[in-house]
Amino acid sequence: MFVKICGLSQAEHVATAVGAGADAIGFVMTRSPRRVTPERAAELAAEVPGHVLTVGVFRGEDPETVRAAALTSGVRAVQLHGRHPHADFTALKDLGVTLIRAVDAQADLRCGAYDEDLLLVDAPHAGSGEQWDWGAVRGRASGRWMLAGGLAPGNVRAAIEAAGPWGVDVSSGVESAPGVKDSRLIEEFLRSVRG
Ligand SMILES: O=C(O)c1ccccc1N[C@@H]1O[C@H](COP(=O)(O)O)[C@@H](O)[C@H]1O
Repeated sequence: MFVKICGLSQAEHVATAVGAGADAIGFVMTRSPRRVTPERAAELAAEVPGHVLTVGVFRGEDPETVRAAALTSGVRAVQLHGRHPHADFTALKDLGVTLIRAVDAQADLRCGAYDEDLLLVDAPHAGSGEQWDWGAVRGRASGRWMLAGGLAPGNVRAAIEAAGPWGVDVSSGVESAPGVKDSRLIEEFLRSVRG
C-alpha cells in the first residue's frame, strides 16, 4: 500500500515520515494553514531520499504558476485540486513530473482519464480533515488511486477495507492542531497501514 504524508513544513517531520516508511511526502504550496513557499519546499525536499516521492500540492492555480513553483521547489510530482480541465494536465506533461489529479467522489474516477499518472479521491473540502463515505467509491475508482479525506491512525484500516484503494494520503489526521504535524501520529499512521 502506497502511503503519502502531506502538509509537512518542518525538517523534523520530514525525517520522521521518511524514517517510518512513507512513499511520498507532500508540500502544500497553495492557500492553507500548511502552506510553504516553493523555496522552503526546496529546502525540505533536499532532505528526502530519492526513493520517496516529493509532491507539490496546488488548488486552482494556472499551469504556469504550478510549473514555476515545481521548478523552484524541485518536487517530483504535482497534485492538482480544483476541477482542472484535461488541457491543464496536457500542458504540464513536458515538466516530466508525476501528475496527480485530486478530485471528490463526483468526478471521473478512472486514473488516466485526464492523462494523469495518479488519481487522488478526497473529501469535497480538501485538507479539512473531513471524513466522507469512503466505501461509496469501491469499484468506481480504478487504476492507481489514493484515498484521502479524514484519514487518521484509528480509522485508516477500516477506510482501506471499505474503499479498496491503491494508496492512502493523510494530512490533518497526523496533526495535534491545524497545520501542526505530530511525529508520534505520523509513525502511528504508518504502523496502522502496514501492521
Ligand atoms: O492540506 C491542505 O491544507 C490542502 C490545501 C489545499 C488542497 C489540498 C490540501 N490537502 C490535501 O487534502 C488531502 C486530505 O487531507 P486531510 O487528511 O483530510 O486533512 C490530502 O491529499 C492533502 O494533500
